[in-house]
Amino acid sequence: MPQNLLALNWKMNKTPAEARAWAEELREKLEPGEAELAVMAPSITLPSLAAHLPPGVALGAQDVSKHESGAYTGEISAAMLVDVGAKYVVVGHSERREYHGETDADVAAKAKQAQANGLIPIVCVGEGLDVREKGEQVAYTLKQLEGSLSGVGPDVVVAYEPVWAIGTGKTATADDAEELAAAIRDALTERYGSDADGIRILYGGSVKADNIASICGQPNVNGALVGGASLKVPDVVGMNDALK
Ligand SMILES: O=C[C@H](O)COP(=O)(O)O
Repeated sequence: MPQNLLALNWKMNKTPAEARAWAEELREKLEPGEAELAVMAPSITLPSLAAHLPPGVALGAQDVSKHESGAYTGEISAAMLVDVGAKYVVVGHSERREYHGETDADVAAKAKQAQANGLIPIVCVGEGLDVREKGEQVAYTLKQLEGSLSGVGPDVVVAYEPVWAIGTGKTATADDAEELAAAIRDALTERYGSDADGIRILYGGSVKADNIASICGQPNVNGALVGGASLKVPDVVGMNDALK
């Protein structure tokens, strides 16, 4: 069973100074847990975090360019992220898909670019409310996964995030999370063979200290991608402790 990954996605929150203060507070309050902890922070905060995070807490970004380098104004390359110490990068978050028109092909290109530079992509998939209400969540999510992993190797994390549960306070039940995680595991096994056993499948959507243990206790769920509850250190400490 892979080690749980507690991936904290700050989204567009915290200046570099605020990021440093958060890292220093985490250093004071975090006690060793059993999950791997990683912070997916705005790229501009990464150098400050790299200098101040507690030892063992990994660094990640929230997006990466699908291009290697060159005339792509505003883009940040995988090599740049590696240079400031990132280990992970989120690709295909539903907010990127919805507000920036990212397609499965874009997501796969970003994941490949990440892997080519030694970053581990956290590939996000998940259905909207309309799909869930029709009971088509498994077929929809697996199709999205297939496109998003096209040409991508097994050194990857998959995050299942039902869009209707993101930032809404509506958490999928542990059974809902497991239904999709098990289907994703089967699809990964079909794609990668036994390498799929070590791939972490995260659940994301209104995760907090009081529900993380039951969700991550499911057989195919190996951690969480957390938005709102990642912003305050006591909430992070609570989630980390709940996974002990
Ligand atoms: O990346 C994180 C997810 O979008 C979940 O966000 P949330 O924990 O605020 O619902």
